Amino acid sequence: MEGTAGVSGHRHADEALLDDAAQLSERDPGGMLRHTASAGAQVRESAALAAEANLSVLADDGRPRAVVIAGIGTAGRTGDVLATVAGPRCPVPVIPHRSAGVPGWVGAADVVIAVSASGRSPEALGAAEAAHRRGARLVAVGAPDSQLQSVAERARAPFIPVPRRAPARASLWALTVPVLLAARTLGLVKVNEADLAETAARLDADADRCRPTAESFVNPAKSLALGLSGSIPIVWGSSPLATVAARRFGDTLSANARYPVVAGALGEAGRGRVGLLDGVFGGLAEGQRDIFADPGDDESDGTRLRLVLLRDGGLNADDDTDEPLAVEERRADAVQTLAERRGVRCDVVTAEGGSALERLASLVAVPDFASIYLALAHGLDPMAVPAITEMKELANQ
Ligand SMILES: O=P(O)(O)OC[C@H]1O[C@](O)(CO)[C@@H](O)[C@@H]1O
Repeated sequence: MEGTAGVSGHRHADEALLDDAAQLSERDPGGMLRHTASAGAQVRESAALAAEANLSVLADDGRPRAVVIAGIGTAGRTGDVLATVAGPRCPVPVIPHRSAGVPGWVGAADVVIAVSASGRSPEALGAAEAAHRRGARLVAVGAPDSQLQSVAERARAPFIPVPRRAPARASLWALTVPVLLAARTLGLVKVNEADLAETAARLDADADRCRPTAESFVNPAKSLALGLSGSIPIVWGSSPLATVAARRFGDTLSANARYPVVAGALGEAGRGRVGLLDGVFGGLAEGQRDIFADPGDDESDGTRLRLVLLRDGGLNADDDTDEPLAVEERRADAVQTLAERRGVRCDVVTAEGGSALERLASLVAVPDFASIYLALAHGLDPMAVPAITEMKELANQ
């Protein structure tokens, strides 16, 4: 269907299409599935490129007062990843910053990590320039031969090139690893070579499970996408780490599949947003559902919520600075019970792996693929997002 503003696609998901590998590839001309499957390779390549950059100069002035990670969109998400991997015992504040420039207090005692896949977002460029002006230590991460690289060179700051092969949102791992390795040089995170290798292997294995030729009944991403089709997804993370993955799923569901989504921390949601489960798209809709209706019949088959719960079950059982694991687990059990009592369907993704980074990867990989399958099932090109381009043109950015 051709909609307004030249947007095309169809309102109801074509479920059969997901098991037609030829159609999937035809409808994904930019290769978003292929780029997403390169996540493990991105980890390995970025680790090698970071090793070639002269990051050790960062450590010359000792531990910084604070670290600011400046960037927007996916580049901005890398700051959230660093904050969660560094964890609550990180000796200095780790502050993701998403608007142009840097916070007013940033000065010579601080480190700014400017991140931009294209190497030209005004937010990252503004931050890199401001950091240089104020004498803060700077590291830049982004496309080679870009404006960001020029600013880094002018500031004599380390620059880690991230080859530009895909849109920023399909380059999360390529952008994240240099940020983590810069922070490791500063003594802020413990990410070792084995963690990186295991994370890359986990991403490879999940890409294999989610490959286009694996049919819906064995493919966790296709079944997640089918479960979400036609619903309003609510994505809650059981821990700070799982919340980063939940927000990431919010990003990809919106940009790739163009679904509205509520995403955030279950702890906070439990004190407010959990009320959604009682509302017109939750318990009220479920209570009035006509079980004999044709699933495609709009009148009786109104839009409903679908809960996606990302459960961490992390390693912090003995860590008294974190919220106790048992509290997070009880809360996750509770929201599943709440959803069940109201007839709201719930998908659960549970983290696996040893390190925080690997656990995060295990919560990001399947949802990343699901967002693309959902787009394809609606006949949407997951790569080209006309609204983003139009927004940039209209706002002259
Ligand atoms: O990483 P970049 O190139 O700075 O882009 C920032 C964000 O802007 C977008 O390109 C949209 O304009 C996103 O895809 C991206 O995450």
